Amino acid sequence: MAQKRLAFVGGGNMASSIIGGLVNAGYPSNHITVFEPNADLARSLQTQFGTLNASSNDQAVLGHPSGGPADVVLFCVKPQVMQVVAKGVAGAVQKVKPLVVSIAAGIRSVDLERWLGGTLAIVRVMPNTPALLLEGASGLVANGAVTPEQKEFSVTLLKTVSKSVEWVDSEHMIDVTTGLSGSGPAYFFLLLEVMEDAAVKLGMPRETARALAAQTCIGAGRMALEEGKKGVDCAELRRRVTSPGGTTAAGLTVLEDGGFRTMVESCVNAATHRGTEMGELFGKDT
Ligand SMILES: O=C(O)[C@@H]1CCC=N1
Repeated sequence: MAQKRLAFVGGGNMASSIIGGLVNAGYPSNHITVFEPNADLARSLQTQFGTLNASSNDQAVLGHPSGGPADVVLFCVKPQVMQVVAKGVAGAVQKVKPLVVSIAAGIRSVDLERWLGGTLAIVRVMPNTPALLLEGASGLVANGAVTPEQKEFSVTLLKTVSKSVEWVDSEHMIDVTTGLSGSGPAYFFLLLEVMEDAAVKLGMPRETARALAAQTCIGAGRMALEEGKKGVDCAELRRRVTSPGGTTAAGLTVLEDGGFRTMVESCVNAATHRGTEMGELFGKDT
């Protein structure tokens, strides 16, 4: 991977997953500078990964004393604070003109670009928390200023923590990605929680239930991916498990009759819609 200098604005969960993924993939930690206001978090990143701690966002972008100016600035802050943070570091960013990568849900590239003080190459990314285990799924979209080389670098960077990295063709599709895979782990956790509880009520020890249910989720996901490459869709995979008059059919009838499809569709719609709404809400200049 090209060894660009990376500045992380924010060193929370997602930033530390990405940093961990990069360093484990052999990325030089002295090319990674982080500004994280929480001193404990910042120290723990430095101890764990050997990254450089900056004393401000400006310093992360302009260059840590033992580094140089950033080629890529990754905004890993909550959407609520993006405006204040971006405006605060705009001067430094305009001096350096790096590739800007943002993982904030909802925040539009045009708003970020305006807060950062003018035209910039911006890639919006929606990763998800399984990136912590290098099992993430990430969607990304680039604005018109992003070069093919910067696009390639963005994919390489995300691949260190994501098994699926998918370009989407509009910012609306990043909101859809948020509703699907950004928030998606929580949907599966809820499903697993309920499946596990049901088995426990039927007398199974919790650890056994957890192990069986979670591996079923992983196995089904892998089958969906691998069979999908051969053109087999999820409906067909479901039919292959479902013997006529058998146990699966009995279970699925309850889900179908209970409105499972409508409910899950409404869930993805609501999360997507909230992403768009957050973009409108937090995108207004204050
Ligand atoms: O819930 C949220 O707003 C964020 C975005 C995707 C996952 N978590």
